[in-house]
Amino acid sequence: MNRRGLLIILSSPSGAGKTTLTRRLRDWDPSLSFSVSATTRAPRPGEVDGKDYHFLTEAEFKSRVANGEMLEHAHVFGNFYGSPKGPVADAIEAGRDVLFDVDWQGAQQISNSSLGQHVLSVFFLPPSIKELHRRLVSRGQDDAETIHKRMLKSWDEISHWDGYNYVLINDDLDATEAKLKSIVTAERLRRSQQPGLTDHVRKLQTEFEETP
Ligand SMILES: Nc1nc2c(ncn2[C@@H]2O[C@H](COP(=O)(O)OP(=O)(O)O)[C@@H](O)[C@H]2O)c(=O)[nH]1
Ligand SMILES: Nc1ncnc2c1ncn2[C@@H]1O[C@H](COP(=O)(O)OP(=O)(O)O)[C@@H](O)[C@H]1O
Repeated sequence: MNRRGLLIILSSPSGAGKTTLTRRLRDWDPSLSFSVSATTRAPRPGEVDGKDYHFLTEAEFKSRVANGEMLEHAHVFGNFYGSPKGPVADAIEAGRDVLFDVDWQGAQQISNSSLGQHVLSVFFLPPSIKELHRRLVSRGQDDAETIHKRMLKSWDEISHWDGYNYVLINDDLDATEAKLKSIVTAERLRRSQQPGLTDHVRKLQTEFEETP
């Protein structure tokens, strides 16, 4: 049976570790399809167009939205971000699980869409606001003003934590990675077993009723 793909959504405030954990999950399971987002944000040092993001102008982004090419989209930190529909549909059709790194607005839109039943959403919390700031600075990818803006918006993202299926405090990275892998493994098992269980219970009921 063509197991329909899980839509694994990872969110966190900027700097809490979702990109790192997304990368580790993909290393663990190369069969995972990663939804490469479109964005109007400028590339960071080392980011590759088409791999990390599809870097678009605002006009290009808005025309893709107008053409119905986005599964979801949001305005985050003064830029547009969105998940192109095509690759997601292809991956689901192929029965592959799809990994998303999106904000709470994206998670909400996908969960409320017709694909909602396939969503597994995980939110990462930083151990402290101080540590969140330290990580943003140590990452060395954003200038001081950008870091300040992201810290100001961190509560807006954190405040949506309880809309997720699972919430992990990303303190020790290896421990968080292990928990995330356990969650994905258990959810895959639960959803693959589900369809067969109803038939099995019905068989048991028939056998029970036929037992003298
Ligand atoms: N809704 C939505 N949010 C996205 C998408 N791609 C990235 N984001 C979010 O946009 C925010 C900024 O992402 P980014 O600029 O890469 O910064 P980072 O959070 O520091 O990695 C993060 O909260 C991402 O989860 C997307 O396709 N859709
Ligand atoms: N548990 C952790 N402990 C210490 N540093 C971490 C941890 N998780 C991620 N980091 C580091 O924090 C910085 C931000 O992580 P990143 O994955 O870019 O966050 P996000 O994608 O949520 O913005 C990176 O330098 C990353 O290596």
